[in-house]
Amino acid sequence: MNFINKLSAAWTTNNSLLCVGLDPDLSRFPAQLANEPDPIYLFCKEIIDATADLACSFKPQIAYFAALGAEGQLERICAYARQHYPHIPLILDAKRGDIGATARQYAREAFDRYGADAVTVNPYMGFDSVEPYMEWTDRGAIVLCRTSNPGGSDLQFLMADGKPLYQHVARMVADKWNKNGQCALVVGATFPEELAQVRAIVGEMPLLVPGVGAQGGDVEATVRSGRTAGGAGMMINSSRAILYAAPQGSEDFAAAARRVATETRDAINLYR
Ligand SMILES: O=c1ccn([C@@H]2O[C@H](COP(=O)(O)O)[C@@H](O)[C@H]2O)c(=O)[nH]1
Repeated sequence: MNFINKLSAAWTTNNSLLCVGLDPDLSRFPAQLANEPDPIYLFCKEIIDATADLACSFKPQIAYFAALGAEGQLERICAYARQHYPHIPLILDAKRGDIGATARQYAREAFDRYGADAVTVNPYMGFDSVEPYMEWTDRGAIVLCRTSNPGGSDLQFLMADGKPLYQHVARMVADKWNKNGQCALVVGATFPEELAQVRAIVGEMPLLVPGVGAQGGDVEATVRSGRTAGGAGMMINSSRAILYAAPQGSEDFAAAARRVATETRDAINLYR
């Protein structure tokens, strides 16, 4: 099953548009993991087990693993998710962007090494920097469009031919790059008006929408702006608000994560 079909099935099976982000930060880990040899793996495994029936996707952020030389634990957590929850799409958040030859290696890293269903990519270097990901015909390329951070406006809001740059990205991906229906876009929940603009441009294309939870994006505005006619079309990501829902040092981190993931999933569903 390809990425888009898998995502559609997960929306339905779990009745969820929630993407659970895996951003493991050792300084916020519960005390009982302190002496474990592979704390990152164990932490993420517990979170995955606690939220798998509530999520339409999991999104490990590679920086949190690579910064600690913990790519081996990322490999294992991806293998665990694929083995135990093969119906939940796995998105590697790596925001890659480079010339084609190098992009081909990044694609191997995402899809072969980690077995991801989709990877986030940067459009700044143009189509030939994204095309190598499309050679993996059953996988997805999720292109940065209107990111959730305030500084995203520095470039993404620059006007070109009367329209902000992010709208050109949305139009270009929808009309030209998405030849085999493998593309999705990143649009921040912190900018609901722009989210609505992107939805109007791209039709049914899936959107990865970070920015609810720790970044303060409004769930109602996000869902109303980004949903498709069928009440789906989005992976609304929350990472820190779910991962660190428990008070620091608490042993109940997985239960607390499940509680917040449930609340977030249900809040999203109110407005679909
Ligand atoms: O525009 C973007 C693109 C990616 N992200 C990533 O999503 C999560 C958000 O984490 P929270 O803890 O829910 O804020 C994180 O991995 C970012 O790298 C984003 O925030 N905005």
